[in-house]
Amino acid sequence: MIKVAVAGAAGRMGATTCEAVEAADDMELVGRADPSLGTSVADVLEGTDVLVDFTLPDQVVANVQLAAASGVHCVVGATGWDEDELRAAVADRPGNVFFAPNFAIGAVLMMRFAAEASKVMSGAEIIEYHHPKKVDAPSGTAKRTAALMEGEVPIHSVRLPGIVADQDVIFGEEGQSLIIRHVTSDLASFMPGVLLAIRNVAELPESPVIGLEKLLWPS
Ligand SMILES: NC(=O)C1=CN([C@@H]2O[C@H](COP(=O)(O)OP(=O)(O)OC[C@H]3O[C@@H](n4cnc5c(N)ncnc54)[C@H](OP(=O)(O)O)[C@@H]3O)[C@@H](O)[C@H]2O)C=CC1
Ligand SMILES: O=C(O)C1=N[C@H](C(=O)O)C[C@H](O)C1
Repeated sequence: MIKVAVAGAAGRMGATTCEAVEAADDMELVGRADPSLGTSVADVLEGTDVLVDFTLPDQVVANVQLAAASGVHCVVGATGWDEDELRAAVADRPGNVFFAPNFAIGAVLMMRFAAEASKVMSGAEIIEYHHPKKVDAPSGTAKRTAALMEGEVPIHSVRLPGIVADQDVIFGEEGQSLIIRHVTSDLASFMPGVLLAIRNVAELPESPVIGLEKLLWPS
């Protein structure tokens, strides 16, 4: 059994992750860290194999640094933090770190198709749409998509009620457009990817590893 603790356990993604871990036959939920539960990450590390972090941008690096230094592997889903800062914080630590800006298979495919299209189409822009409670902009998914594509790709962020998490990658050529759209309607879409990461984080070839595609299609 993989012993899993969740940071941000009372939040939208953290609570959904707790349910998914409890329903998995090969996992045991051993800790929930969240200010509203009166528990911190430090409180849940003992006896934990994997910490899943769905907290907030300004909390991630400290949480992961503490866990990885204690030999606890980390699956990070929270976005909006500085990658160089995180790399420095977890270098040579006994715990591995895996981060995916988006755990939904459709989003991973959207990024892959956009990267491919950017090799042959000249202009592209990204529009990402999220719920108004999202604190970071642009989204982690949009930043990752742009990083995987060729050329400079402007990103536009929309925050409106009624939206979960959508993204359009729009390519323009003379007389034609190509729109690659991913639509999220339920947080359940992220859970197969989160569970895959929990099952694989202890065996990563290096740390940190970024992107669910590295687990789906290892090279
Ligand atoms: N990678 C992916 O596939 C996805 C990533 N995300 C990302 O996940 C993150 C969380 O999103 P969401 O669930 O909507 O946000 P929420 O605001 O609903 O949840 C965040 C939770 O973390 C808690 N928290 C804050 N600081 C700490 C800490 N130091 N230790 C433990 N818990 C803490 C918050 O408590 P309090 O409110 O009291 O501060 C809150 O309960 C965001 O960065 C979002 O972008 C979201 C969806 C998918
Ligand atoms: O905050 C969210 O909701 C989401 N955050 C991630 C991101 O920043 O890309 C993943 C998904 O878009 C949902």
